[in-house]
Amino acid sequence: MACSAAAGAKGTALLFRRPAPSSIAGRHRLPVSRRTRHRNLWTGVQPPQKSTPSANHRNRASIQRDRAAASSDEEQQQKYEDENGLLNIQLEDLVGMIQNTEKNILLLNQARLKAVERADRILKEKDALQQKIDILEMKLSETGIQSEVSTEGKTDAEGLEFDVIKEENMLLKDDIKFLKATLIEITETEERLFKLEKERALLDASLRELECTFIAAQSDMLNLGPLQHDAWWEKVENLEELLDSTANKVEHAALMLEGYHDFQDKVEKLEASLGAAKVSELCLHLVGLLQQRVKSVEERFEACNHEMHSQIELYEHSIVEFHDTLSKLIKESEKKSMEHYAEGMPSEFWSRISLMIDGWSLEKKISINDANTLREMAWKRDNRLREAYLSSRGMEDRELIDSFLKMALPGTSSGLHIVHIAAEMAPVAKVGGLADVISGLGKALQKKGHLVEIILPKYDCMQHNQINNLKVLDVVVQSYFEGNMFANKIWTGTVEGLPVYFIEPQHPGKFFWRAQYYGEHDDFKRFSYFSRVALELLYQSRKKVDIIHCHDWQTAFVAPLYWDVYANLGFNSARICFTCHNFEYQGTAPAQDLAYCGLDVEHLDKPDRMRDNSHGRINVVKGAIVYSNIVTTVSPTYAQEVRSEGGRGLQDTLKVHSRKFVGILNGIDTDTWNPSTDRFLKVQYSANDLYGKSANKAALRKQLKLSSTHASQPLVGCITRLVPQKGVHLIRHAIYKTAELGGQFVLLGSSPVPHIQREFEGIADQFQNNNNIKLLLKYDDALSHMIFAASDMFIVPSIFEPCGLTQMIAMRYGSVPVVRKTGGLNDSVFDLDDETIPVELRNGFTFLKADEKGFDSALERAFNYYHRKPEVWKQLVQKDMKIDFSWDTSASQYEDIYQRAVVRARAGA
Ligand SMILES: Nc1ncnc2c1ncn2[C@@H]1O[C@H](COP(=O)(O)OP(=O)(O)O)[C@@H](O)[C@H]1O
Repeated sequence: MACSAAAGAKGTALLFRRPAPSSIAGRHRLPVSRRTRHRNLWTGVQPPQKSTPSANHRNRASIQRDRAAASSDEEQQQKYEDENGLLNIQLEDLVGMIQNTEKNILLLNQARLKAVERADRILKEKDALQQKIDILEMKLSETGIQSEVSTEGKTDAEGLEFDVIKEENMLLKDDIKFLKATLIEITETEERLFKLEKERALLDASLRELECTFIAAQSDMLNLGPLQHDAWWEKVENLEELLDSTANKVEHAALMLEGYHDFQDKVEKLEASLGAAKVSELCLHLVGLLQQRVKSVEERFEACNHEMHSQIELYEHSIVEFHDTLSKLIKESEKKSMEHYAEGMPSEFWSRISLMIDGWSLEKKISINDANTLREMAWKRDNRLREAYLSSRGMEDRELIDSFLKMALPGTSSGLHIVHIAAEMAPVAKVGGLADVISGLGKALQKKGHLVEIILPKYDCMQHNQINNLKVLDVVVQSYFEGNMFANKIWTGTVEGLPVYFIEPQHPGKFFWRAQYYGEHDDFKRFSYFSRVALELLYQSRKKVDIIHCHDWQTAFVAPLYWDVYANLGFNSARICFTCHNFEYQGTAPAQDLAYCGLDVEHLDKPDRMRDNSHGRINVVKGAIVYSNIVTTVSPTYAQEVRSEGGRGLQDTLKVHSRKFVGILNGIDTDTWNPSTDRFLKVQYSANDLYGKSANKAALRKQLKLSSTHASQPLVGCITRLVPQKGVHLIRHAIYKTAELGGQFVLLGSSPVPHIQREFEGIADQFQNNNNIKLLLKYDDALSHMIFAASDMFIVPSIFEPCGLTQMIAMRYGSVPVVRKTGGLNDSVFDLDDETIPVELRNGFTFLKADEKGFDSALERAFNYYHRKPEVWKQLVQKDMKIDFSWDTSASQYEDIYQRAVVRARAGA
C-alpha cells in the first residue's frame, strides 16, 4: 500500500514539472516584429517553441536580440501593414493565447486536485504507520515480560544464552533510538506536509487571481483594442511568473513526497528487524524512563499553559476595566469642560464679543440687521457664538465673521439694552463716587442679563492699564460741533468685564488731552462735544437701544440732544434716564454756548426748558430733568433734600417733574471692595476671622511710621475729596479731636479748591513728625484700601452727602462709621444709641448738627464703646461687615424703572 501511494505521488509530480508546449510560458518565444516589443509579439507569426524554466530566461534574452535584428524588417513591414490588418492579426493571436492559458489553468487545477488527494493519502499512511509503531511498542513490552519469566526459570548454565540476548538487546536499543529519530522525522514531514497544504491553498488563490486577471485582460483587450497591448502584455507576463512559481512549488512538493516515500521504506525495514528482536529489562527500563520524562514535560507544559492562560485572562480583564474607567473619565471631563465653557465664560469674554460685533458693524463689514442679531446673541451669552469664536480663533476677521453669521439666527430677548454715557468709570477714570456707580451698577445690570455698554471720553490721563484689549476701530465717526463736522476715533476695550467705547475727538481743542478730568476753562464745551459724539456713535451704529443712561451735568446734554435732534432722525427707540449724583454741580453757561453741540438755543432757552431758574444762563441739569424720561438721584433722603434747599435752585423744576423723579441708594461694588479677596491688603480677612484686620492695622502703622506702641490705640480714617460739601472744617477738627482722645488719625484726600489744599498742606506740615497723625494729600487707590482695612473708625462729617460710598466701604472692612445724618449717610448709617431705630439696624455713630460739638459727641461715644465695651465693639464690627451693601437691591430698582419706561414707550408707540 505504501509503495503504490509513493508511485502515485511521483506520477502527479511529473504532471506539474513543466507546462505543455502550448502553455503561456511558450508565448515568450513568439517572434518580435516592429515598434514595441509587445506589439511585435502580436504581429509575429512564427510557431511557438518548447520551453523549460531556463529556456524561458534564454528566450527572453533572445527576444531582445531578435528585436534588434528585426528592426530593419520592421521598416519594410511597416510599408505593407495598415492599422486594421494589424489589429485583426493581434486579436487572433490573443484569442489563441487566452485559449492556451485556459488549458493551462485546467491542467493546473487537475494537478492541484491530485496534490490534495496525495496529501490525504500521505496523512492516512502516516496514521497507519503510527498504529504500527504502537503495535511494536506493545510487542516490546510483551517481550519484556517473557524475558522476566525466562530470567526467573533459568540457571547459570543458561548464562551463555543470556549473553546472546543481552547483545540482541543492545542492538534493539540502537533500533529503538533509530525508531525515535525516525518518529521525529515523521513529525517533521507532517509539518512539511502542513506547509505544503498551505502552499496549495496559496496556489489555489493564485490560480483564482490568475483567472480573474485573465478575464480582465480579455475584456481589456476587447474594449481597448491594440493600443492597450502594453498593459495587456504586462498582465500576461505576470500570469507567466505566477505559473512559473506555481510549477516550482509543485516540483518542490513532489520532491518532498519522494523523500517521504524513502522514509516509509526505512520504517518498513525497521519493522522487519523488530519482528525478530528480543527485548531485555534494560530496554524496558529505558522506555519507562523515557515515558516518565515525556509525562513530566507534558505536565510542566500543561501547568505553564494554564498559568499563561490565567495571566492572559487577568490581563484582558484589567484592560477592559482600564478602558471603562478611561472612557468614563473622558466623558466626565468633556461634560465638565462643556459646562465650564457654557456657563463659566467670564463677562469679559462676552463684552469682547459684543465689541467685536459692533466694530464690524461700524466698519460696515456686516449689515446692521446681522449686527443686531449677533449682538443679541452675545448679550444672551449664546453658546453658538462661543463655539464659533473658539473654533475660528486665530483666523482672519473675514472667517470669524462668516462663522458668526452662520449662527445669526433670529431671536428675541427679554433683557434690556442699556448704554451708560458718563464722564467717569472706576477704576479707569475715577474722580469720585460717580465712577464707582458706573462700574458697580453696570456690572449688576449685566449680571441680571441686560446688555450694558459704557461710553467714555478717551482721557489722556486715564488708567490705561485698567482696560483690557484696548484697540482703535477702523472707523471714524463724524460729529457736528460749532458749525463743522469733526472726526472722532473710536476705541474699544473692556473694563471690569464691561464693554466700553472711548471717544477720542480729532478736534483742535484737544478736549481730553488736558492731564486732568475736570477743572478746565472749557469744561462746558468739552462735555457738550462728548455728549454729541456719544449719541452720534449710537445713531451711526443703528443700535436698538432701550435705555440711554446719562450721569451728572457733563453728559446731561444727551437728553435734549436725543429728543430735539436724534429722535427727528428716526433714532427714537431709547428712553433717557438721567441721574444727578450731586445737585451742587449743574453745568450752567451763557445760553449761546448750547449751540456748540447743535442744540437750538432759542427753543431751549426758556423757563420750562433749559433756562436756569435764578439767572439768565442755561442749566444743563435742568435740561436733563425736563427732557429725560426718568430722573434719579443717589439716595432717598437726598431726593427729599433736593426738593427743598438741597436742590440748589432746581427744587421747583423737580417738583414739576416729581412723578419721574426717584432717589435710589447707591450700592458698592462688593467684588472690588471685599476684605477677604482684596489684593491691596497685607492680610485678607472676614467677619469671622478678624486677625487680618489687626495685621493690616499694624502694617499700615509701619508703612506710615505711626506709633505701634499701643496695639489697642484706635485708628480713625478719612478718605475724601477735600471740598466744602465734605465738611472740611469738621475733618480738620477731627484731627485734633482724635489726638486729644488718644487715638491715631489718617487722612487721604486732595482738594480741587486751592485754598483748602493749602490749608491742609499746612496741617500736614504741622504733624509731619507726629507719630499719631498722618495727612496724605493725594489720590491713591491702593492706599485707600489699606486705610479702610486698618482703621477702627471712619469719619464722614459731610455738610450734605447725596449718597456717600466711603461709609459703606468702611463698614464692609469693619471700620465703624461716624457720620453726619444727611443724604445717603442718613439712609445707610444708624446710631448705636438711637432707640428709635431697630437694634439690628444700628451700625455706627451719627450726629445731626454740622458743628464741632455734634461731631465730638459722636466721636467720643465711639471711643467710649471701643475702650470700655470691647465685646460690643467687636460684635458691631462683625455686624457691619456682614451688611449687604451690594448693588443687587439698587440695580433691581433701576431695572424696575427702566422696564416701566420701556413699557410706556412701547405702549405709546
Ligand atoms: N484721595 C483719594 N484716594 C483714593 N480714593 C479716593 C480719594 N478720595 C476719594 N476716594 C474714593 O472716591 C469715592 C468717593 O465716593 P463718595 O463717597 O460718593 O464721594 P464723592 O463722590 O462725593 O467724591 C470712594 O470710592 C473713595 O474711596
